[in-house]
Amino acid sequence: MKIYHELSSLQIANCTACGIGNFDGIHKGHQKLIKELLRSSQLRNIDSLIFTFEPHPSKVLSSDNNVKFIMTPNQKQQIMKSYGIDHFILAPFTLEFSRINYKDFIYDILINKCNAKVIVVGYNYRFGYKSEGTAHTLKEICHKEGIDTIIIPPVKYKGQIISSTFIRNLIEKGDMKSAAEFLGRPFTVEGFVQHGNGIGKKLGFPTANILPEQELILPPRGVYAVLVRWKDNIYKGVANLGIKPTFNGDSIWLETHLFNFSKKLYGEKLEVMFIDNLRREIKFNTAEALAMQIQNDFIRAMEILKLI
Ligand SMILES: Cc1cc2nc3c(=O)[nH]c(=O)nc-3n(C[C@H](O)[C@H](O)[C@H](O)COP(=O)(O)O)c2cc1C
Ligand SMILES: Nc1ncnc2c1ncn2[C@@H]1O[C@H](COP(=O)(O)OP(=O)(O)OP(=O)(O)O)[C@@H](O)[C@H]1O
Repeated sequence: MKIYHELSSLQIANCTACGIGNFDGIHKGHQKLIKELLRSSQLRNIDSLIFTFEPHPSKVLSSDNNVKFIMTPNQKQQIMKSYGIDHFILAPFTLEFSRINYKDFIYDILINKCNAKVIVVGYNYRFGYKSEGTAHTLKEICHKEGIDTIIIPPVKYKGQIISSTFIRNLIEKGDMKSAAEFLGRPFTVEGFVQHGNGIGKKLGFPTANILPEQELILPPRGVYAVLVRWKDNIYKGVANLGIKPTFNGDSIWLETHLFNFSKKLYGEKLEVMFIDNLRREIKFNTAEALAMQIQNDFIRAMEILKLI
């Protein structure tokens, strides 16, 4: 997969089928769009291209400068690569870019620079200055230019239209089971294992500690049954996402205990997948009381993960 971070020198030689959007979370609605994009590019023997924006437009356009996302740009890139996308464009999104008229976006960027012969968007896609471009106007212009437009009808799950916004709310509420159902994969935090204070090891439950990236949306502080990917293997475990109030911590760590595992993980990259929530984080009066509760957490997490 070729990755592009700027548009000024962009000129794709091969004809392409282009999918456009933010794709935060690459949920089941996005997956349907990507499937259609790949199908159509294979059918016509042209390249597949995903056109997205970096940073996410809401970071530039929203007055809230604390916007959070379901996945990091790195996670998004890895998943697009695994789907076999040929070109992945991360257009630098600035205020100036946001003022591009929707017609200029179609002609200058999609047709001229991306060499689009097919454009795939969702039913509700809006683009260009003041979101004046719609899936319908895109189809009209493309028709005149001999370019095919595929508009994906709303993908629903349990009667609900799937969207990144809806899934962000599920994660914020700690409903990790539903989040995984809407995403089509568990919500995942990745990072490199750092040294903790060594208290866990003393209490009999060593943990691999990760500092989640600032821009990631996080579920409430609490204990979760998790699966952990390390070097292409999957392990079962239980994780605490929180500040460790029992020990007067302040920053938010994701601390995972892997079952039946004794290797050193310092410096290693882990992907922690949230399967289900067990309880909220509590301030215990003693370390022993915490250790007793953690034994119960282990048993409950093992029960949940037994079914997986
Ligand atoms: C399953 C599990 C549940 C936890 N629950 C809590 C909790 O409710 N309250 C708390 O203060 N810390 C909780 N922790 C965090 C522990 O306090 C922390 O892992 C321990 O202090 C070790 O930290 P260290 O790795 O920095 O030594 C939990 C950890 C695990 C693995
Ligand atoms: N449920 C869905 N069904 C069909 N198409 C969808 C669905 N959700 C998103 N899309 C399409 O996928 C592309 C990328 O979507 P985008 O990430 O911009 O929107 P979103 O998932 O609705 O996010 P948000 O909730 O942040 O607006 C767009 O073309 C969009 O129309």
